[in-house]
Amino acid sequence: MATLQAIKYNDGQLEILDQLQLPESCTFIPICNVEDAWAAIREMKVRGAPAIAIVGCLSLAAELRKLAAPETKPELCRLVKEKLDYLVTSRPTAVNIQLAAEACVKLCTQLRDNTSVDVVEAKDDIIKHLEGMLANDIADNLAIGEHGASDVMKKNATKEKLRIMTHCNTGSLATAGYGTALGVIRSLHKANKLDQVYCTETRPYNQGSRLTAFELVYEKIPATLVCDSMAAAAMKQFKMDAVIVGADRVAANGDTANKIGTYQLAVLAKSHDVLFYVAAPFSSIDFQIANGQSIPIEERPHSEMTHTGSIRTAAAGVNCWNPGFDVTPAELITGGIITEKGVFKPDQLAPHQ
Ligand SMILES: CSC[C@@H](O)[C@@H](O)C(=O)COP(=O)(O)O
Repeated sequence: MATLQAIKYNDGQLEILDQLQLPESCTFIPICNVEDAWAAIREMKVRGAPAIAIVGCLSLAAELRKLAAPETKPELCRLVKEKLDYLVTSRPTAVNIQLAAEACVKLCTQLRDNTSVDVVEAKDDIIKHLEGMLANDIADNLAIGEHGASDVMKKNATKEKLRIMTHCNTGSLATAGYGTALGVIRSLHKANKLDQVYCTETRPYNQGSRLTAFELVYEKIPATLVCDSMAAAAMKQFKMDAVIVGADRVAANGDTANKIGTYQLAVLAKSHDVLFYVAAPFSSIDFQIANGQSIPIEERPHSEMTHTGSIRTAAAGVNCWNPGFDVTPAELITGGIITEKGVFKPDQLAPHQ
């Protein structure tokens, strides 16, 4: 499975593909510590909920490898927690980094309380745990791809080939590899069931035209780019079989925060009788939040709307509103939520956590 690779990690050396430079150039930059990771995440050199968590955690692993073990286990725990708390502040909406930090702090506490483990062994175990995220994410995405593709095929059993619409970027560049929603599309393509994927430009930051389109061309997956404002016309004209998107945070009831513009696609899918799916690992599901109203929505700089690169394209002086994400109500997720454990109706997630 050779897909694009956005995160390279070898023996404590972490490098990420600088996504701000795509599609013009493929440049890898080193991430040496959590400060580098925080800045790269905030500036969106790496983006996408799973990739944000993985780069954050690997930056801590890289830093811990270089560090002599503190004198005591409580000191080690304090240090790790402090660095994770800092990483979580990089971007507020994607929950994966928060859940990964909570799991790591839990492990630290267990190791601290285990009298048969000394501080050097505890440090090694924490590093091993953090480094394991890369392989785990790829395995989860392969499973999401398989579950999703077979569900979409089953629900469109009479169709020879399928037309799928997707939004933002959910592929290898947004994960450790293979992708979530784009992983499902990749699996449909492998099964020779994909007619065409329609990817939206994803204004204002253009993750669709810059990243998804780049990945689809790279992978030779048949694809057509549409502007966000063409979504309704495209659904009608091309008779879409499903819309499949990713998630930054799924609430316990299935309400899903994803890239701004996702909600309008769900509304359009409903009125065109098109199945609407969310594809996300369980590490994107926040069972502590009852519904989408409590999901924090990041506001991004206005320059992302008013400028294309360094060129101003909006009238100077105009007021702007630039939320990075919106929330799709669970009832609009008609196809289901595709996870590594299977495809579930939004209200059926909890028993599987
Ligand atoms: C598999 S990534 C899923 C989501 O994180 C993705 O759709 C998205 O909204 C990315 O937003 P971004 O602001 O580019 O980090």
